[in-house]
Amino acid sequence: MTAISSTIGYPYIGENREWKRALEAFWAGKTEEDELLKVTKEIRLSRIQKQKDAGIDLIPVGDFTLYDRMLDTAVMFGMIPKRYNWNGEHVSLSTYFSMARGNKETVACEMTKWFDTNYHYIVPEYEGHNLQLTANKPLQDYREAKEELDVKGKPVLIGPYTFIKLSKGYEHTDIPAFILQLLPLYEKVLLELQEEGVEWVQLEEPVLSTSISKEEMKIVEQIYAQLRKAVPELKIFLQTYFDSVDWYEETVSLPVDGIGLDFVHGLDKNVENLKTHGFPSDKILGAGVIDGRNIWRSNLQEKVNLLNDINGNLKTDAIWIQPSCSLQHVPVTLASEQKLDTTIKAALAFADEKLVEVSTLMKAINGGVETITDAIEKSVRACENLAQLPARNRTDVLDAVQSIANSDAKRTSAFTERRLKQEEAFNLPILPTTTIGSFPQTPEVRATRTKWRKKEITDKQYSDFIHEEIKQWVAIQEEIGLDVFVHGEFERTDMVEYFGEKLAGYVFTEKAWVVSYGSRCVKPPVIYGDIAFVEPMTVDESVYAQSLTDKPMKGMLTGPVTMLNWSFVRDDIPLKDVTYQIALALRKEIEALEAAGIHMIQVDEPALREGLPLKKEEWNEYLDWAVNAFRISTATVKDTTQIHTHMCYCDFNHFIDAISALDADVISIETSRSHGELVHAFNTFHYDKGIGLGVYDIHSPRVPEVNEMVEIIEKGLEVLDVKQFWINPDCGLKTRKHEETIAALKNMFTATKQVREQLGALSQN
Ligand SMILES: Nc1nc2c(c(=O)[nH]1)N[C@@H](CNc1ccc(C(=O)N[C@@H](CCC(=O)N[C@@H](CCC(=O)N[C@@H](CCC(=O)O)C(=O)O)C(=O)O)C(=O)O)cc1)CN2
Ligand code: MET
Ligand SMILES: [Zn+2]
Repeated sequence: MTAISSTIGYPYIGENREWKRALEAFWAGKTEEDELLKVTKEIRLSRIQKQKDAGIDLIPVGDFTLYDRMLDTAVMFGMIPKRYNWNGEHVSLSTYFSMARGNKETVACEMTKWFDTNYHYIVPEYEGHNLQLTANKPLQDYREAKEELDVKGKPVLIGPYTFIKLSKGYEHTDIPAFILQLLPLYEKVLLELQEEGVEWVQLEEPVLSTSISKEEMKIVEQIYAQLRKAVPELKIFLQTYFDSVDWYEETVSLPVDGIGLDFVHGLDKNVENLKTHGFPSDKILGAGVIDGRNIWRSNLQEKVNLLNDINGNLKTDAIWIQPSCSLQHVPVTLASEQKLDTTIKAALAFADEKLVEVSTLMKAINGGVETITDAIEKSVRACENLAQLPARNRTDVLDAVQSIANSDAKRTSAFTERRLKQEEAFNLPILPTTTIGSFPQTPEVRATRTKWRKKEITDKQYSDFIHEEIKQWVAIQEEIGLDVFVHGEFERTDMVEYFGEKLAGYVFTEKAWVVSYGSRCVKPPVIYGDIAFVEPMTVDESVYAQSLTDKPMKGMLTGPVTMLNWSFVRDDIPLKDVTYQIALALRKEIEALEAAGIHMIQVDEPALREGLPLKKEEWNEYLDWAVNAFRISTATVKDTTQIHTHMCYCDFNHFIDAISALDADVISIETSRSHGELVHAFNTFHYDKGIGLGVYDIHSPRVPEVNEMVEIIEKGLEVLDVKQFWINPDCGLKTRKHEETIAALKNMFTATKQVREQLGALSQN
C-alpha cells in the first residue's frame, strides 16, 4: 500500500489575520485595489508553500477567496442578481463586494450557515439567468501556483449538486432548467483544466453527507455521468465531509476516480459501509482521518490502527491520507500560543500541526509504522496527560449533572399565566421596540481593552471606560425612544469567548482565530475540563445600566447550546453532558441577575439550529437535550421575570416547534435578509409567545429606509398577532459604526410609530 498526503482546504486568513486587515482597509477606502490584490496574493502563495514544506503531496488551489467560496462560484458562473446592474463582462471587485455586503442602493445577498459549522456562506440566487463563465478561478490559481512556486496543485471546486442545493430562486421543479444551464459551465471549467494538464480536480459534495432522497441521488448520478463524458482524461476526486454518506453504494459507484470520506464525523457508519459493501478497485479512497473541525491532537496509535482497518478493506494499493474536511475551520498555528498551559498545549493541533500529523501517518504507511514510533509515543502521552487533569475529572460537576431532575427544566407557571403577570409588570406599548444586545465595538473600545490586557491601564480605568460607554448608549436609547434597553456588551470580546474566560473548565487562546463570515473572525474558547460557575459574570454591567434608566434593562447571556457549538469542545464525554454542565453554570448567573433586580433576561441561542445533526434521524435526540439545556438554565426564575431568547442565521421553517418548546417568553429572530420568507412558517405553526421579527439586516453598512421596515412589519402582522409582536433589528449591532447604528435605529423607531398610528386609526374606525 502506498499513501499520498493531501489536504482539502487550508485557512486563508493568515497567521495574524493579515487577510482580514487587508480587506477591511480596502473597504474603508484606506488602500487601493492593487494593494489588496498584492497582499492577498502573498497570503495565497505562502499557504501553498507552507503545505509543501510540511510534506503534503496534493495541495489544493482555488480554496482561497476574497470573501466566500460559494460567492466565488456564483460569480464565476455569472449568477449575479439583476439588482447589482452587472454589465455582463468582467466582474469588478465592486460588484463582487456589493453582493457580499450590499451597497448604498442595494441589499446584500442572503447569508447562511455552512452545514453545521459557524461559517456562513453567501447564498447564490438563480433568477432564470443566462449563465456564463466569467473566469476560470481554479485554473487561474493553478497556473499561479505552478508559475510562482512550481507546485502542481489540485484545483478545488464546490461540486455542482452542492452548489445547486444551496442556491435559491428556483422551485424544486425547476432543478432541471437550472442544471441544464449550469452543467455546461462546470464542463467548460473542467475541460480547461484538463487541457492545462491538471491531473486531479476536487469536487466537494458535502450535501452527500446530509439526508438526501433517492431521487436526489439519481440527479447526482446523472450529473456525474455527464461530467465524466465531458472530461474523460481528467481525474475527478469527489470529496464528502462532515458526516458519513447516506447513499454509500451509489456514491462509491459514481463515475469518478476517487472518493473522499470523513472518518472522524462519519467514522462508524463509513467504516461499517466500507466493510459491508467494499470499495471499488478502480478508485482511490481519500481517508479523512485527522479531525478538520476540532483542535485536539490525534492519538497517532489510534489513527494507525484505523488506517490499517481501512486498508484491510481496500483492493487498491493506494490511499490518500487527509484531514476530514477543509482546515479552514481550525486556527492556523499553535506556534502563536505562548500562554497556554503546557499540558493543554501539548494536546492540541491546529492546521499546521495537522499537516504534520497527515504527513507522519503517510510515512507510517509508506515506510512502516516503526518509522514513526517516536511520534506515536509523544502523541499518546500528550493525550493521556490531558485525560488525567483534575479539571477534567470533577466529581462535584458530575454529581450535579447526574442529579438534574425533569422538574428542573420547567417554569413554575405556563406561558399563558406568566404572560398576564408580565403584561401587568412591564406595561409596554404595542409593538415594543428593542435591540438584540450589542452596540458598536468601535476601534476605541477594542483598543482600550487591548491596553487593559497589556496592563497599560488599570482594572478600574477599564471598568470606568466600559461604564461610560454604557451610559452613553443608555442616553442614546432614551433619545431614540426604544422601549426595552440593553447595556451594549462593550465589555465582551465575543459573546462566547467572554463567558469562556469566566467559567471553570474553559481555556482561551491568544491568536487562534477562525473565519466566521466575510472578514469577521472568532476565537472560539476551548472546553478542556468540566464546566462550573465561579462568580457572577454579567451582574455588574447590567445592574449599572439598569440604575441609569426606568426602562427595563435586559440582562444578556449566551445560552448553553451556543456556548457549546461556538467553542472547541473536549471529545471524551458526550456533548449533552458538556451542555448540561454549562446550563447549570448559567442557571446560577440567571439567578444572580434576578436577585440583583434584573427582570428581563435574554439568553441567546443563535447556534441552536446549527448544532442540528446533518442526518434527520438524529434530530430528535439532539433537540431533546438542546432544548432541555436551555430550559434548565432558565426555569428557576419568577413568573414575572421575562425570559427572552434570540436566534439568527437559520432556516426556521422546520424548527418552530423546537423554538416554542424553549418556553421563552419572547424570541427575537433574524428575518430581513431572506426577505420575509420566514413568515410563511407561521402560517402552519401557531406560535403563541412574544416574537420579534428582525426588521433590518445588520451585516450591511447600509442604513435601511423607514418604508422598507414598515413593509416588513406589515408582512409580519399578516401572520402574527399584534399583541405578540416585537420590533428589533436582525441581530446585535457590534459590527456597525456608531452613526449608522443610530440612524438605523431612529428609522426603525419611526417605522414602528407609523405602524402603531395606522393600527390606532384602524381600531378607531
Ligand atoms: N462566536 C461567535 N460566533 C458567531 C457570532 C458571534 O457573535 N460570536 N455571530 C454570528 C456572526 N459571526 C460573527 C463573528 C465575528 C464577529 C466579529 O465582530 N468579530 C471580530 C472580532 C471580535 C473580537 O474578539 N475582538 C477583540 C479584538 C481582537 C483584536 O482584533 N485585537 C487586535 C488589537 C486591538 C486593537 O488594538 O485595536 C489585535 O489582536 O491585533 C476584542 O474585542 O477585544 C472581528 O472579526 O473583527 C461578528 C459576527 C455567528 N457566529
Ligand atoms: N446578544 C448578542 C449580540 O447582540 C447576540 C448575537 S447573536 C449572533 O451581539
Ligand atoms: Zn444574532
